[in-house]
Amino acid sequence: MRKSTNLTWHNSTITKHDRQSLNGHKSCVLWFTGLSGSGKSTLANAVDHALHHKHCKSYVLDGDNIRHGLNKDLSFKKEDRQENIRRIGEVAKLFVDSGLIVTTAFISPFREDRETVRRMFPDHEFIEVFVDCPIDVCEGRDPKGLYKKARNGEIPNFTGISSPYEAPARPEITIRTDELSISQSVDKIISYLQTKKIL
Ligand SMILES: Nc1ncnc2c1ncn2[C@@H]1O[C@H](COP(=O)(O)OS(=O)(=O)O)[C@@H](OP(=O)(O)O)[C@H]1O
Ligand SMILES: Nc1ncnc2c1ncn2[C@@H]1O[C@H](COP(=O)(O)OP(=O)(O)O)[C@@H](O)[C@H]1O
Repeated sequence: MRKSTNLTWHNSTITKHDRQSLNGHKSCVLWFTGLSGSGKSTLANAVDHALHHKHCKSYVLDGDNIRHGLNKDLSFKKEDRQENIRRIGEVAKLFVDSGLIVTTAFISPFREDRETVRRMFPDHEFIEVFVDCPIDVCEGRDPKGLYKKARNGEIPNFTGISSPYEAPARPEITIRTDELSISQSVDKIISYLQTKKIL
């Protein structure tokens, strides 16, 4: 819902295409989604690292970091997660417009919210990456001790325990992080970008 009126859109004289030409690659968002501990941040950063080494312009948007600043006013109730994802979608869109390959690491548990973000982008610029990992493996990893706290009732609305996670129906890429190593996963994602002629 837009609350402001009397607004006029100004087009930039330098287009997204101009910026992509300068960079020597196309821009897009790799939208990683999955349970806490599934490996979103690890893979988003590893892909960013691999792209940087290929002299590509890239940037990571990570859930924990964004919730320290831009989205510090949001909780984990459903409406706030929806607003969290909407804002990240808008930020990602700006970054893609600036010519970057953006990797985002948000649980983004609701299918409808991810589809809303997908609709913000032209075809092929939104690449959904399902970081698929059984919850018992995520819980076994528990890198931040959050599952333990959630099981003890110390964290309400914890995804996978007391709040739902809706797996993607048709993600562009699925990564089973309990089966592939981090480097195999990065290779799979970079190959996808090459096949789609983004790189
Ligand atoms: N209740 C609850 N449920 C899930 N996660 C929680 C919760 N409270 C705090 N955290 C921490 O916040 C990180 C998830 O933030 P996101 O912005 O990615 O969540 S969401 O997309 O809005 O659902 C998540 O990061 P990851 O573990 O990297 O996924 C947690 O560190
Ligand atoms: N194949 C793998 N892919 C990604 N992470 C893995 C893998 N195997 C083990 N891990 C570990 O699992 C943890 C995932 O944590 P993190 O990336 O923070 O997940 P998320 O961002 O989804 O919460 C890290 O400690 C990482 O080293």
